[in-house]
Amino acid sequence: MWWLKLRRRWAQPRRWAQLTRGLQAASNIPPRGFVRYIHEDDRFSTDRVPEDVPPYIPGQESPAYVVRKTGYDLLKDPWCNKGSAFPRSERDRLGLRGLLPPRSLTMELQVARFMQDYHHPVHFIPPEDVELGGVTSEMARRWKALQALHDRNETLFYRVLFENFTEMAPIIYTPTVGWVCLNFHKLYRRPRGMYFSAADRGDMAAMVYNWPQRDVQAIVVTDGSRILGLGDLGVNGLGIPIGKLDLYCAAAGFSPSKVLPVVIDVGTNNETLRANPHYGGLRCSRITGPEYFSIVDEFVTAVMSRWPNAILQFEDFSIDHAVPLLERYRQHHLVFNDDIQGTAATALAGLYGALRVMNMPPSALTEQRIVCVGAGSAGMGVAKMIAAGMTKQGLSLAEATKRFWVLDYMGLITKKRSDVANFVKPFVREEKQHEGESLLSVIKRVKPTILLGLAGAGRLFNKEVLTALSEGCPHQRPIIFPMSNPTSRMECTAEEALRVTKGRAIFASGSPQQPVQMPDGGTVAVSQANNMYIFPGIALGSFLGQTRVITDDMLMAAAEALPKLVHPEDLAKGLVYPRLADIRDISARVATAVACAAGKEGRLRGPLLEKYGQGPDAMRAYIASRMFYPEYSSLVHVPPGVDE
Ligand SMILES: NC(=O)C1=CN([C@@H]2O[C@H](COP(=O)(O)OP(=O)(O)OC[C@H]3O[C@@H](n4cnc5c(N)ncnc54)[C@H](O)[C@@H]3O)[C@@H](O)[C@H]2O)C=CC1
Ligand SMILES: CC(=O)C(=O)O
Ligand SMILES: [Mg+2]
Repeated sequence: MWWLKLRRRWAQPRRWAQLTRGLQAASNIPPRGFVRYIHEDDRFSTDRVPEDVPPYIPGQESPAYVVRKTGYDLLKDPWCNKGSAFPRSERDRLGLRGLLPPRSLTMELQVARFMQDYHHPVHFIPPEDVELGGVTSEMARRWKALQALHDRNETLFYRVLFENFTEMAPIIYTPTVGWVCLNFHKLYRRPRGMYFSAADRGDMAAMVYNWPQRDVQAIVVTDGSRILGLGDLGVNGLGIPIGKLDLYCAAAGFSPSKVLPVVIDVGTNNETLRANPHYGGLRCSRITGPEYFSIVDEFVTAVMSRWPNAILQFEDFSIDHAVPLLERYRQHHLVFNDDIQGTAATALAGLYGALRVMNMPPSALTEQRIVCVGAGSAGMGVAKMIAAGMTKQGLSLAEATKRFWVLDYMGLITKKRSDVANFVKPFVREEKQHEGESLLSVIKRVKPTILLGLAGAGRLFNKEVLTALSEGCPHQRPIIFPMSNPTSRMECTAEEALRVTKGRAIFASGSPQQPVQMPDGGTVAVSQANNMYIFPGIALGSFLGQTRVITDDMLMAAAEALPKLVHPEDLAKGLVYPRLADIRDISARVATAVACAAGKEGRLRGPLLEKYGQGPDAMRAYIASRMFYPEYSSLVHVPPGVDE
């Protein structure tokens, strides 16, 4: 029926948005609240100013103009752009909703922000902060230089990043990205990504059409509530999805035009930030409970309805929401939580790598005693995955969980506690008399072989702790993974771990560390235990395979694939992860493992399903062929030889 087709066609919010904007532009009727409209071309040519436009007098209300550009095009036009000062009425009518931080700033504030940076550059970090933050003025300056390149020429930015990945990962990602998020309100220059706020309820399905790309393949979303180990940073947390998606493009070959960083703004409990006049998010405390979930539901429905095939990565959500959100969507949508699942696969891969360093088989995992400091989303995700690894090696789940001692900010978690979260329960210790025991005491009593740090609370692995660990572990090299980020939140540095254990430690940290000079004159290289080894490959394999969901077996396949990629000569040096310079090959191989596991479960669709029948090599070749490589493409048709 023709009318049914028509109704379906216009039932989409995008069509309505187009229709209303089209009618408005065509009729040239000033919407209410606007002073007057003239054509944008007339703004600076006095001879073309219509007679009814009064001369401009400073301080008086200036005339309004009709602009033909909308959305991103408008924001990129220096004549018309007002950045974060666009008022709500203009954001509504010009397709800008979601493209700017939710709060409109005044021009006076914009001037003040510029002048502040002009006189005291944001990237100047006082030397006393350097040691704590692990980010130097030079790293911040480099970040700014890379962002400026990203804004001018995306293809060149990614080519530079590809060719210098090892050097630049600490600049676009941890630890520098932590400093970026802390200072996002001062650094904000150009829009990147989308903002969905509590004030947008009811409009999100239409707002997604303000994003200029029809085809989005990957979305990374945060609500800014737990940014690295830096806590609640509100909309400033958008720096993390931006950094993660830079890795999607550089490491996994997603096309930069097909990724979307997002922050959901439900307020912030960070009062200092809220009080800052330059802060761009809602100035209210965080919404929680059913209202919070309904906002996230609306966002997920909106993005999934416009981009039904996209993969959605949840990033840096605080523990109260991270687990419930994952459980809410993972059965029906192509989603994963990087902090819970990506980190877990990374840690297990690192432990398999450490066993390889000691010439031990994977089954030796079952003999390890593991102390995990931090019982949050990352810590418990890691513990659950290692326990799953132990069950694959023959232990029962009950036996596996007995090999863990988990501590949170109150110390060892035992059955004495009544208010333990469900995801911690399997790891609660029976020995009630040791409730709340300190880390040092647990280490002396338990004599662990593996010490994991996922508390985000700084230097918890002090000299006494490291000495006790080393002394209690004489028959095997102690494995020490302080995985918290950024550098200021790490549990110990590589130098501290290696010096105290006299070079015996097998060490890997969440943020990068320089090689350590040992007293004997030797240099020890150190690994980085960061989920960047895993999440790009998980996303790539599941997106290309259109697996609809991401299962535990797919994550396990990623964890098992990674340690096989460590070069034998690097194992000899005690390195447990592969070389970052090989990140594209690593991501392609992790993606292949993920897709193979999905194939075994009958979840593959599309061309990868066809390749599945031909084996892993054919699958990897297909995956590699689909990875973006930054090269200039022709923008006009030019006959061969003309430009030579
Ligand atoms: N290396 C990597 O790839 C990743 C690292 N992380 C890092 O892990 C850290 C924790 O992240 P989440 O688990 O998501 O945070 P979370 O907030 O969910 O959990 C933190 C846990 O640490 C505990 N804790 C806090 N202070 C403590 C103290 N003084 N002693 C012992 N325990 C303490 C808390 O009680 C809580 O159980 C962050 O720093 C984050 O950057 C997270 C994901 C990936
Ligand atoms: C690496 C990461 O995802 C984190 O620290 O939260
Ligand atoms: Mg994270």
